[in-house]
Amino acid sequence: MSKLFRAVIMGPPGSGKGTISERIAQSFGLQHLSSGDFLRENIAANTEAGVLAKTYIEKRLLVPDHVMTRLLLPRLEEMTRHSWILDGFPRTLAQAEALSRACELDVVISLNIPLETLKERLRHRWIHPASGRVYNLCFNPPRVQGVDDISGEPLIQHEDDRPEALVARLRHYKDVAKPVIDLYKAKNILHTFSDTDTDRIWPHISSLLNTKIRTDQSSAQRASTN
Ligand SMILES: Nc1ncnc2c1ncn2[C@@H]1O[C@H](COP(=O)(O)OP(=O)(O)OP(=O)(O)O)[C@@H](O)[C@H]1O
Ligand SMILES: Nc1nc2c(ncn2[C@@H]2O[C@H](COP(=O)(O)OP(=O)(O)O)[C@@H](O)[C@H]2O)c(=O)[nH]1
Repeated sequence: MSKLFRAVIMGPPGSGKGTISERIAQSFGLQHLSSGDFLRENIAANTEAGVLAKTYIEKRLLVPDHVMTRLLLPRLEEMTRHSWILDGFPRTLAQAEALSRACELDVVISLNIPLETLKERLRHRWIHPASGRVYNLCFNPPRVQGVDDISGEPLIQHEDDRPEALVARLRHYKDVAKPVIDLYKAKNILHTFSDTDTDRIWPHISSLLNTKIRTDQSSAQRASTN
C-alpha cells in the first residue's frame, strides 16, 4: 500500500489557503479539511462543540485550543486511511503540538502574500456561507453575479474582509503563527511560497507535492517488497 500523505497549509486571511487546498485535493486526491468549514458544519448541526465555538466566532475570537483539538483530532482519526491536507488548523502553537502528538506531517505549506494583494482579494471575496464555497469577482466569479453556482443561494461578504479590518487580522495572524512556523521550520518540513498570484504559485506547489508523494510512495513500495 502507498504511504499516506499528511499536509498542512498556513497563511494569512485571503492568502489562498482554501483555493490552493481545493486544487491539491483535486490534483492529488487528498482530502481537504478546513477548520472554518468544519466549525460551520458543527454550528449548523448544533453539536455541543459547535454551540460553544459559535460564541467565540461571533465575538471574532479564536476558538480555544482545547475545543479545537477535541473537535479536530477525532475527525482526523476518522481519516486515518486517507491522505489529507489541513487548512486553518493548527493555528496556534498548542494546536500544532497536539497535532504533532497525533500524527507526523510530511509537508507544511506557508503562503506569504503581499498586504496590498490580500486587501484587494478580500475586497472582492464573496462566500456561500452554508458550504464555505468562495468566489472572487475577478479570479473565479460565480456564473451568476451574487449567487452560489451549486445551490443558487445568495452570496455574502464578511465584515472582517473589509480592508480596514485586515491590518489587525494580519498582525494577529503573524503573532500567533510565528511560533508554529518556527516549529515546522525546525522540523525541516516548512515550504514557503511568495507571490501575488495563485496561478504562479501553483506550479511550484504542484511540483513539490509530485516529488514528495512519488518519493514517499516508491520508498513505501520498496519497504513492502523487502
Ligand atoms: N484552528 C483554529 N483555532 C481557533 N479558531 C479557529 C480555528 N479555525 C477557525 N477558527 C475560528 O473560526 C473562524 C472562521 O474560520 P475561517 O478559517 O473560515 O476564517 P478566518 O480565519 O476568519 O479567515 P481566512 O479563512 O480568510 O483565513 C475564525 O475566525 C476563528 O474564530
Ligand atoms: N485576484 C485573485 N484572487 C485570488 C487569487 N487566489 C485566490 N483568490 C481569491 O482570493 C480570495 C481569498 O482566497 P481564499 O482561498 O479564500 O484564501 P484563504 O482565506 O487563505 O482561505 C478568494 O476570493 C479567492 O477566490 C489570485 O491569484 N488572484
